[in-house]
Amino acid sequence: MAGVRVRELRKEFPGGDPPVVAIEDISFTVDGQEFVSVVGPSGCGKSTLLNILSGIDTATRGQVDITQNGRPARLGYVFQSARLLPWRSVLDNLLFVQPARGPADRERCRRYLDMVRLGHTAGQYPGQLSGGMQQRVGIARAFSIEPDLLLMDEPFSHLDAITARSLRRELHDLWQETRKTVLFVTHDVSEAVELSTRILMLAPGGRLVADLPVRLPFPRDPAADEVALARADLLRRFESLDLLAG
Ligand SMILES: Nc1ncnc2c1ncn2[C@@H]1O[C@H](COP(=O)(O)OP(=O)(O)OP(=O)(O)O)[C@@H](O)[C@H]1O
Repeated sequence: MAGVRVRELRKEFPGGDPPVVAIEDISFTVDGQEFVSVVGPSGCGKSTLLNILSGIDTATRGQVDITQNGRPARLGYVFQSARLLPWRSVLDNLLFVQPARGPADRERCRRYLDMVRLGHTAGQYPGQLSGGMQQRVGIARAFSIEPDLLLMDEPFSHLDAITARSLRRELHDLWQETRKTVLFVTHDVSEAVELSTRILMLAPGGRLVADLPVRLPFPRDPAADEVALARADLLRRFESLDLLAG
């Protein structure tokens, strides 16, 4: 379980006059086995926030600490597309990201492929798999390094609704089983309500405008009344942000 501490984080992109403020002085803390979704309208800084947390980008100012029992945490990352190496087999794509590649690593990679129901594709190449299957390989790859914190940036946004739904269930099961800390960026309010223990809402200009616990039992049926109510409440807030965006 990782601890994430973000203090007065700010990100400006220079070049414009004035510069674009992508993240405006936001602070939050995530502890333990939380599944935290970051939602907000397009351009409100969700990906920028994740890029700073993952170290892909640097902040203009502020502080980020991601630790695991006092040491730097190990991070896993899932992108909008799987970004697999096409010349390596499915199993080799997982093995490739392991610090060591011994028999125990091979065994663990196979186990995570099985968990996303793709054990039978171990020897195939990414080009032989559908987009949804490739994304499942990407998710298995991220879990296979057994990260303390998993950063996910709209991992299902390029998939059809049916595939996305079944992958959400798989992700939820994996999270319940492994109890990793997850930070999950999405613009899909239903997805956030279905998966999260907590929702951070960003507004245009990169402001953190709400930090909402979701206290509904799992599994959450999207059609259940209480889930629909939570979704409607979030959607109302979300729409008011869209209006602010003009
Ligand atoms: N490299 C960059 N240079 C200049 N501006 C940038 C850069 N990257 C992002 N921005 C700007 O920062 C703001 C936040 O962008 P970001 O991609 O983080 O938003 P987002 O919430 O992830 O959007 P979406 O949901 O559409 O993916 C936007 O105004 C964007 O134009």
